[in-house]
Amino acid sequence: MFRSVARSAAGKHLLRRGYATESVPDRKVAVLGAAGGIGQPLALLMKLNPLVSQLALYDIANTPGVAADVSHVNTRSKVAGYVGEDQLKQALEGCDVVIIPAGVPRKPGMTRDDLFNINAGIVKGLCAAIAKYCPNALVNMISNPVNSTVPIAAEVFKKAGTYDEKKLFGVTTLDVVRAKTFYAGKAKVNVADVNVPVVGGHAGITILPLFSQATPKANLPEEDIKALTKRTQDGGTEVVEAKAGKGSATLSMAYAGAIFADACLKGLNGVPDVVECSFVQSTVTELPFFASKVRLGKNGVEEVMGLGPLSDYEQAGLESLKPELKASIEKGIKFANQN
Ligand SMILES: NC(=O)c1ccc[n+]([C@@H]2O[C@H](COP(=O)([O-])OP(=O)(O)OC[C@H]3O[C@@H](n4cnc5c(N)ncnc54)[C@H](O)[C@@H]3O)[C@@H](O)[C@H]2O)c1
Ligand SMILES: O=C(O)C[C@H](O)C(=O)O
Repeated sequence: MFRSVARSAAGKHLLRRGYATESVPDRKVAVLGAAGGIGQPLALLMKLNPLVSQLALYDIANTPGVAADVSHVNTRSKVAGYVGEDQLKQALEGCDVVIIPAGVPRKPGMTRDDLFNINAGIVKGLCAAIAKYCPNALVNMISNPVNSTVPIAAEVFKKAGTYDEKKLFGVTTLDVVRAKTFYAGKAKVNVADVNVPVVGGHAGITILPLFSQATPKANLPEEDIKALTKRTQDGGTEVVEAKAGKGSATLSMAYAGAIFADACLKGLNGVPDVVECSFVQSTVTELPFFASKVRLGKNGVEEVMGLGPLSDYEQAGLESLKPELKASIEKGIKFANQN
């Protein structure tokens, strides 16, 4: 629903930020897992986004406090906290974007797949509610293992008759954030100018940064490219080990999640040329889901973009990641259809 905000205080704020011309649509965003390590900073960052008019913060505990806290930030959106399954309906109704960081994080020595037995059930339950209460929302899946939780979500939506492949996104933006940071440090270029696509999935060797396509060009030696690739693939583990049992990436993930949600909102609002990497249903490879650049628009995915030219090293990485990614996708599909 459009309403002119240009003349209101909010509109003046938006105009100053270059977001609004005449009017911006009302947009409701929900964060499911909003009281968590990612959820709380993500809630704050979404509160700061002037494209958001309503912010629903949902969790199974502690959300009233988080919502009260975030609601005092002097920006456009109206914040409401919801706690427990019987409030999911209110949290989800009318949502344009639903961000899901609900679920447990890794501890040292664990793989993301080790989270499957707990998080698969959480994701399945939340997606059933999304299908019921906001079937047309864009879903931003953060919960691990993303390589399996996105296929689970797809199967849940298919069973409900609401699946739209253009509206389901695995959030792999943190891999892109890491690739940019690591590349800029090695290449000694301004990190704000760096672009690096990261394709495949979101676990270990399924994470494939395409440094041959990085800009600004730096002509790094092969050993640097290999080291940057491995560091990007191990970025999550680097944080898990540094946190020594206190969890995994939360602050950088909240930042990455807010970037991707903002891209979804801009796409919905018709902003042109919004392109981000995301794990989506895809025909880029023979696998049913794959992360690559996608162009976002008024109905979610407008175009799933190809991989572009790959170096021999990247081509080899692509082939070596496929068996693991295929197995993770199939594990999610099997779970969704067995339980
Ligand atoms: N995609 C990525 O790049 C990426 C990056 C970092 C973390 N993660 C994943 O994000 C997830 C959350 O990580 P975290 O550090 O915020 O964990 P956390 O334990 O700090 O927070 C998780 C939150 O989920 C809530 N929750 C549990 N069950 C729920 C349910 N049924 N409905 C709603 N909320 C529920 C918990 O109450 C908690 O507040 C983990 O699975 C982690 O692996 C993904
Ligand atoms: O590594 C993790 O378990 C969390 C997340 O997937 C990350 O990449 O930081």
